[in-house]
Amino acid sequence: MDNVRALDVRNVSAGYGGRPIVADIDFCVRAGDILGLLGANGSGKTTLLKALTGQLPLMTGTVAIAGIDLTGKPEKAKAAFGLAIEPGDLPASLSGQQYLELVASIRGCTADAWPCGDVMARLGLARWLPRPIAGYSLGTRAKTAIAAALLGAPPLLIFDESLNGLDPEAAWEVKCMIAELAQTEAHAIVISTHVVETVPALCNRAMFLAEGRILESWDAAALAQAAPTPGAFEAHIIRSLRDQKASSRRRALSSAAPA
Ligand SMILES: Nc1ncnc2c1ncn2[C@@H]1O[C@H](COP(=O)(O)OP(=O)(O)OP(=O)(O)O)[C@@H](O)[C@H]1O
Repeated sequence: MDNVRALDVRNVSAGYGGRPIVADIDFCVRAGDILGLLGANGSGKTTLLKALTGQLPLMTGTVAIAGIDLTGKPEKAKAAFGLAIEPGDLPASLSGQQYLELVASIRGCTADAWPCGDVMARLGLARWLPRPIAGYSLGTRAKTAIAAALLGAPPLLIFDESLNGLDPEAAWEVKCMIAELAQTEAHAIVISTHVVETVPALCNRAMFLAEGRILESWDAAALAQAAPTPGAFEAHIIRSLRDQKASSRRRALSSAAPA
């Protein structure tokens, strides 16, 4: 893929029961980008990722994946991304192998068509594959979801807090794989995380969501500037989270105050 927009998001709002949770979302990621998505609990990260992957209908705006409009051509657009589903959503009655084969059959590839070497060996998953997912630990489920997302080497990869529950070695491997994939310039990666320091260490772009809106975003240069020393970016994000909490508290108090 040339340096095309792997994900193009224009004026998106989405939510539940007719109530928008995320709004005015505008950004794009190109092949080679690793975008880190940050925000407090409930800020709308998962809702946004659901909207971008067609799991939630858009209330406004457009999403294009590898140039394919998600609303106009949903099946074709969905074939262009790999999403590591929540570990708890894996089909418990299938074995890991059966699940990978199912995903591979949907993607039209073999169950070992990974773009970054032998993912089973890298994640230490091989011995688990014949066993039912029901007996997997959280981390083993997370690894299975990541391995499935990579099948068929989609141009866009989306990881929603996928590093949660991974042991340090597996988390390191996944971060290495993400960096290798970005380096090929054939893939773009979006990763949401609460591990703030992962962002300057791994990503070349970042976005901070607050109350469903993009409060701050960084390109590579801004991210390097925001993280001049270890811990500096984390300190900045903690300050933003605290400011954000204080201003919502002030808004709540002023709307509760008698006129
Ligand atoms: N299915 C749903 N129906 C109604 N509201 C929902 C639903 N799922 C999430 N929400 C609400 O949307 C808001 C954003 O939730 P979301 O899960 O997107 O946040 P998040 O940033 O991913 O949070 P976390 O960091 O805790 O995973 C929250 O107020 C949440 O209660």
